[in-house]
Amino acid sequence: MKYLIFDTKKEASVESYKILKSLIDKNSTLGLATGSTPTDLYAEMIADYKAGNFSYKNIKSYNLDEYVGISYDHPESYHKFMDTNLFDHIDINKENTHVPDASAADLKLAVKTYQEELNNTQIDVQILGIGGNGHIGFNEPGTPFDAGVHVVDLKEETIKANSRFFDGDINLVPKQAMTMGIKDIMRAKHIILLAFGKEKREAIRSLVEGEEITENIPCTILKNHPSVYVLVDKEADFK
Ligand SMILES: N[C@@H]1[C@@H](O)[C@H](O)[C@@H](COP(=O)(O)O)O[C@@H]1O
Repeated sequence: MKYLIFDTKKEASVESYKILKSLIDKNSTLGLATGSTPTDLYAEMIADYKAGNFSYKNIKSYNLDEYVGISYDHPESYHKFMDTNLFDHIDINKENTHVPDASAADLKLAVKTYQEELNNTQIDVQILGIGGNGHIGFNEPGTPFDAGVHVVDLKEETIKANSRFFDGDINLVPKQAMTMGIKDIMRAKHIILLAFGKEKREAIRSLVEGEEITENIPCTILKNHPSVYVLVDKEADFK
């Protein structure tokens, strides 16, 4: 695991884009994340595309997760997030982008379909943020490491943490989500995990410094992955 510390989110994001670019080519498959963490990385991707240095024409993408129970037009849905923060600004073919279909009438079928799609692909680089409780994607503490795509009841602390996107009102935060499983994340060839702010410090400590690999802190499984880059700002650094 490579652990890199930067003064700011911006500097870490610039470096994360350099790493990403060194790991992919124009035909790669990306695993993408949402939340406040990857926004500056996406801004770097957009800027480099606009400068004519990279094309997404043949790139495929698979997103980690999506809320259950809000429409894809909702500004905080992960479908909308991806359009607003990345897809609408690059030349990716929307048909090559995949975000879990968590509003499907038949959610069971949607889970099965996404699992099949993931099983039939190889993600080259998976971008990850991290929850304060160590969740990756929406794999909350206690999720079995061998879980695949599933629907999850969000933990109280996650609903609280994510209420910042819903006018600070926990009643507006969806209570469930559909997420890739830990097993799916671990299949990626390379992983770039970003973490900013002191709320992430303990999770980063468990990942980088702690010895224990435990389902109670989902991110600790990444210790077993052969190619992980962890980039943090100084607030998320535990030293
Ligand atoms: N499901 C997402 C995760 O994929 C994300 O990594 C994490 C951190 O969010 P943020 O980047 O906004 O701090 O929590 C959310 O609940």
